[in-house]
Amino acid sequence: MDTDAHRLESSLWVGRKRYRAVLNGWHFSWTLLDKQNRDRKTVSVPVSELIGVEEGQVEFQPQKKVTETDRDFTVFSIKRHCKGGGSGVFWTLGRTQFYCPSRDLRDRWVTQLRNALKTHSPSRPHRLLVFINPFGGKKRGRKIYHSLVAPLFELAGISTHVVVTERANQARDHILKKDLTGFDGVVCVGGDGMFSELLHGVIGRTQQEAGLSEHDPTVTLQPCDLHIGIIPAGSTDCVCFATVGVNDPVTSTLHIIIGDSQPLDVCSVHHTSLFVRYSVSLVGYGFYGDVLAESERYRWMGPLRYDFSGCMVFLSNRSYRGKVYFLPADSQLSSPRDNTRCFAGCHVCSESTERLFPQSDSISHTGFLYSTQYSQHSSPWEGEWETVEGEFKCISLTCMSSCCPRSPLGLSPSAHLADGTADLILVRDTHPLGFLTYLHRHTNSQDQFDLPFVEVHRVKAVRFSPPPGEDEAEQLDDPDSGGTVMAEDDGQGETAAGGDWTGSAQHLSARVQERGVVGTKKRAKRDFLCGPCCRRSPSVSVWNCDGELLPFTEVLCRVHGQLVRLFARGIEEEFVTCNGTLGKKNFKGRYITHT
Ligand SMILES: Nc1ncnc2c1ncn2[C@@H]1O[C@H](COP(=O)(O)OP(=O)(O)OP(=O)(O)O)[C@@H](O)[C@H]1O
Repeated sequence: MDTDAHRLESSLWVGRKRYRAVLNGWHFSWTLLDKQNRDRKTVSVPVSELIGVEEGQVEFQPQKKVTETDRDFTVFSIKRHCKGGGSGVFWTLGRTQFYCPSRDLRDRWVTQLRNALKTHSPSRPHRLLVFINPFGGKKRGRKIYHSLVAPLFELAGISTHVVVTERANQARDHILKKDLTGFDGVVCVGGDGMFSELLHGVIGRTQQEAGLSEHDPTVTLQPCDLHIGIIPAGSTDCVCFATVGVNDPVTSTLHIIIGDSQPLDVCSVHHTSLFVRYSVSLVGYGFYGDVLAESERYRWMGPLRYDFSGCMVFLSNRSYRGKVYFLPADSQLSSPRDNTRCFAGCHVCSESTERLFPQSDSISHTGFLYSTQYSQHSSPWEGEWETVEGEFKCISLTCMSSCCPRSPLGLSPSAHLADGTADLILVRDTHPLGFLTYLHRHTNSQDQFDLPFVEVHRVKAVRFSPPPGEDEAEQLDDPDSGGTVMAEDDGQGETAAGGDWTGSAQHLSARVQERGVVGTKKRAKRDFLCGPCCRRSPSVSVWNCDGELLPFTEVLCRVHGQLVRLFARGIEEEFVTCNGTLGKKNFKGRYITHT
């Protein structure tokens, strides 16, 4: 036997087989020995992927059962599986029970392994604030949390404060107003709507504490220390899928337990001098806005409403005039057509961390690296704005690939999670078959940007203006518009792209609180489509911002690099399954395994 502060080595038994076990600080491994003491198969687990170490013989499933013994200890760790179809890497809880020749040795192993966990995995959360939406998705949030998630938190020694929400925006308001001392992160059990509540709460609170105005798009917002965890339990769980690779509550829980930290770019959407919303996945005008507006009429259909509305909107064959201004990102660093993918450990994103936060110890993964010396006053509008004018089927801005089970490569397959940019996709008016080809290519590996009516740009900011005379104010007077409540132009901020957008934020803030909600609901009711043959085509569409309708047509969007951090690590490109096979993502976004 060999021990020092970082290392422990001895013989151990798993069942009736003898192993040479070694803990060398970063890894715990055990190698099967044959009768001649020759090494056979080795299992190696990074200390960072250990979930817990317990004395005795401990069963976890179907429920926790402890048999106290002097010489046994049980190690729980992460195991990877690739389920049928190869659509993602699922994490489950692995369990190995070791037998030691003496109690003294057993105690040493338990102590050393627990010390190694503390030393080499310091960013694990100790206390979490959990919000459960009992009505999200199939209304299984509470059950998912209590049966799958809470027992794992308990095993890992994480304490929680659980809030089952009773109304929309309760989670956001709680984060904005209540004392959060002692919490290392906030977790939602729900869908993208719940995630959005946490996003707004965490960003809003951080800016309040830093004394920054969210309304001024020129202000560089303060990155948030508090991590966000997502336990997927909604009808749309796109953010979880695009940052973890699967929608699986156990996989997400294990990412939270080991304190994974994935920075995420966030887009702030403004209307004149007014902050409207944050988005991480889609700010879409035209087709995607119309589908959302239409789907509100069919809520009773459940998730099916999106498919139904998609067909209706497609058949209505709409396109919208407008002017798009955008600030291109540095094309030397990356491009939306460079065929790269943002996987766990992405070098484009980690180089961006150094560029975005030059004063920080950038490679630290503790997540607490930004708190100090972050300049709020560097100019966000460096570079030349470009303009595209025309008639568009859809305009989409996405900070991430926005991949999902139906579209394994996503809206923009080469987009990065944390490089401080977003991809702007402009689909010009075309015949319905052309547009159908564009939509269909999202579901296979064909390049959706390789079409003559599609262009894509990597950008730092975007501004959209509807044609003159087609703004919201006019719609108020238009009896055919369905009475959509829109904002009056207060005359501020309407300058050239990249001009002065600061102004009467406080005054407008109250207005958006009121109009944001009212406007959204009224717009949803608006007679947007009346079947494939419409009474009258509206001249403006509506913006879909991560599944919420915006009450304004004229918007300015700015990307804030790595503004928040999730308990995630990005999609794993390569992995070793629990039975030793190597899995790798192929060009179609599916996993294939080799022995
Ligand atoms: N107790 C509650 N009652 C009503 N609404 C709630 C409650 N808790 C949260 N919400 C709201 O419900 C919305 C949808 O929740 P969530 O995203 O969890 O489920 P979902 O099934 O994916 O929903 P959707 O597909 O409509 O986005 C969120 O925007 C959230 O603000």
